[in-house]
Amino acid sequence: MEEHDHLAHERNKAEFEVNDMKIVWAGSRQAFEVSNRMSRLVASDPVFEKSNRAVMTRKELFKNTLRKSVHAWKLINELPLSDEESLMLRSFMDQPGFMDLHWRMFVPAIKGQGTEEQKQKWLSLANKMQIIGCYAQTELGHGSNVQGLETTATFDPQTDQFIMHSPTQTSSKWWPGGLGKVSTHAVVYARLITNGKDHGVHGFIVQLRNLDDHSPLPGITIGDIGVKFGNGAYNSMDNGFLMFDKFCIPRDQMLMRLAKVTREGKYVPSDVPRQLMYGTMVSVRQTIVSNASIAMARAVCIATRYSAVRRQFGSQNGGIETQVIDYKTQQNRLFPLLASAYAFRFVGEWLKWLYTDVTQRLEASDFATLPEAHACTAGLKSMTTSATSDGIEECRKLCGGHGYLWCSGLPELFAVYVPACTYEGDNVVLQLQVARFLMKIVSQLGSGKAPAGTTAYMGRAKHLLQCHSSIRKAEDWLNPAMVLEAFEARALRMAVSCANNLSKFENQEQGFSELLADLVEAAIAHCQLIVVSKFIDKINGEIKGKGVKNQLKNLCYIYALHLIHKHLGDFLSTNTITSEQASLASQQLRSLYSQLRPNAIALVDAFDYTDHYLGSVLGRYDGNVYPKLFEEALKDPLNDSVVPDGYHEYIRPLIKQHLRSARL
Ligand SMILES: Cc1cc2nc3c(=O)[nH]c(=O)nc-3n(C[C@H](O)[C@H](O)[C@H](O)COP(=O)(O)OP(=O)(O)OC[C@H]3O[C@@H](n4cnc5c(N)ncnc54)[C@H](O)[C@@H]3O)c2cc1C
Repeated sequence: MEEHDHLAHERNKAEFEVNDMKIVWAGSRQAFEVSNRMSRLVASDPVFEKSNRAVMTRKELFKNTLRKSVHAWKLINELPLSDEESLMLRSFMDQPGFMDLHWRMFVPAIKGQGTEEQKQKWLSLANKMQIIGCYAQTELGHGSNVQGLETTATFDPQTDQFIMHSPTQTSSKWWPGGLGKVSTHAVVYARLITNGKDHGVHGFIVQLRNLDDHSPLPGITIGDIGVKFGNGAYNSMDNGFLMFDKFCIPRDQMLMRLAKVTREGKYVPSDVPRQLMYGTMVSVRQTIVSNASIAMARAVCIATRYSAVRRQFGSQNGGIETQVIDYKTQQNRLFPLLASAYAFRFVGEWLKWLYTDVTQRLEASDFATLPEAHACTAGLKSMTTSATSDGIEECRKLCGGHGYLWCSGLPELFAVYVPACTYEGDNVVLQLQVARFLMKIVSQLGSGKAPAGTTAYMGRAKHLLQCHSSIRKAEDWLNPAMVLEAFEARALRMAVSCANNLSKFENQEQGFSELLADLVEAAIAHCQLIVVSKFIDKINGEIKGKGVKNQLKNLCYIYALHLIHKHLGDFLSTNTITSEQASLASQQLRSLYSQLRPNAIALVDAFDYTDHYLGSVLGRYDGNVYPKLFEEALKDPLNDSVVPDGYHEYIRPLIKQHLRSARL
């Protein structure tokens, strides 16, 4: 039967070349080709089928994840695939599992904190997956406060070993992915104690399980922490607990790049600065920002396609009803999220560049830009993951009742995505780090030390604290310099206001505690400025492809003007703009929505997601939603029989109870 594209009329409306936009989205033609090839490879392989996840038990889900992961590993080796291709393959597999932690945390921790000998020994095993590793930092009692960790690693000079111990219940490791049932090894963070002295938290490579029969080694208690949020979803991952009972490891299993312990038990910090750790964090958080754009794009793709298929009201004389995407309320909720997906994509691209730059500087022992790079990646991780979690939930609501169905793909996407607000640093805790950094920069203004990188705008404090926006008409909001200045002035004024309020306290720490909420808002304003400015840089650069630049400009202004609309209180209370200028921004925003409307479907097609990856009946490429919703419903095990299990036991006696009481 011929496949019918129910969205063809929408695709025909596009005013730009979608294939060119696909390349801009992917970052380069080569990146597009790899991503396109890997997504199709996964989609065409029956082992990677995922539509059955909702009805699996936890044990089935877990075993199925093992099967998929090992199959992926086999493909990677047999085809063989490059590192870039392998990464893509695992990402399109779309199933959280032990491999994520092995490759994203265990291997980088050894690379970043291990000595050359340690890297040689452990990475050669890890790279071949002869050992499987996880990252065991968080404990039952402490996550954010790493300095509060309680696990101890006490050096015993007699045996030349560290004794790993969990002195309290709250010192049990709790949460590490892959730990519960799979990992053979872990990088464990514990307080290092030598000669009775506590040297703070350090990393250790610890074998957890016997490599022959997978049983936990004596002295180790280990297991899974239980079912997590959502059906299926992140429950494919074996987040685990771990306790040590005086478990011994050789001295050379402490990660010794930053500090070492000698045979005699002497603690020797190395020449390598501790800030090097920041380099690894910048790398991990940069990946999280890229993943935010991917998840946001996925939700938006589903909601946009379905909004074009769905019709409600508006029928005149029996004519066709209105597509819900044509309601301004739908556009006002949906299009800023579409713009955010692109905004996060480009800021993620820039972060990749930043990471390369930081790495090169570190190699040349230049640590000057590290604090700024660290603060900006922490802030962007926080801002983009919070916005994406909220965005996915908004997309679910944008799909009405059907969005709540598991087969819409949105409940599972939300459940898998939302812990990104917590792992790799709680989002509020991270914004407080940014705020601390901003307060330091503000305190140095006028000292001759020019702020650099993403805080360079603060160097123009004199102008930004006094300037008045010169917006006179709605079209002025399409002027990048005017938009940027509004964001810079708002961010700076909020930071300076916090600093002024802080200075009223005799005790700075007490002041900081009092002002936490304002400080977080100032940090968010700074991060939004970074995203807006990187989007503006993007549209100011060379962009190839028919009509592509124009679409990106519209998206950029939608992103910026919607933020102004949403945070109007900030802009008005800091006197950055007037209420008339705010109203001109809303006017311009409405006009931009109308310009975006005919291009909406093509703009989400540019993400190049396969139906397999989207995993959504509502977001199907062909828009053939209704028959497929029925097909999905009929697959549910409850529909295996017309009369359900339990009828004779419960339903029949219930509805026949009057017969019994009549007989009494
Ligand atoms: C799905 C998932 C996977 C994970 N994987 C791993 C893993 O592989 N390895 C690992 O080691 N860990 C892992 N974790 C743990 C994770 O890193 C921690 O949960 C995270 O760092 C947050 O710490 P916490 O749980 O202690 O939160 P808490 O710090 O207890 O947060 C509770 C609340 O307190 C607030 N708060 C805390 N401190 C402050 C402060 N100073 N000022 C203001 N507010 C504050 C927070 O904002 C939050 O609202 C995982 C967690 C999840 C959910």
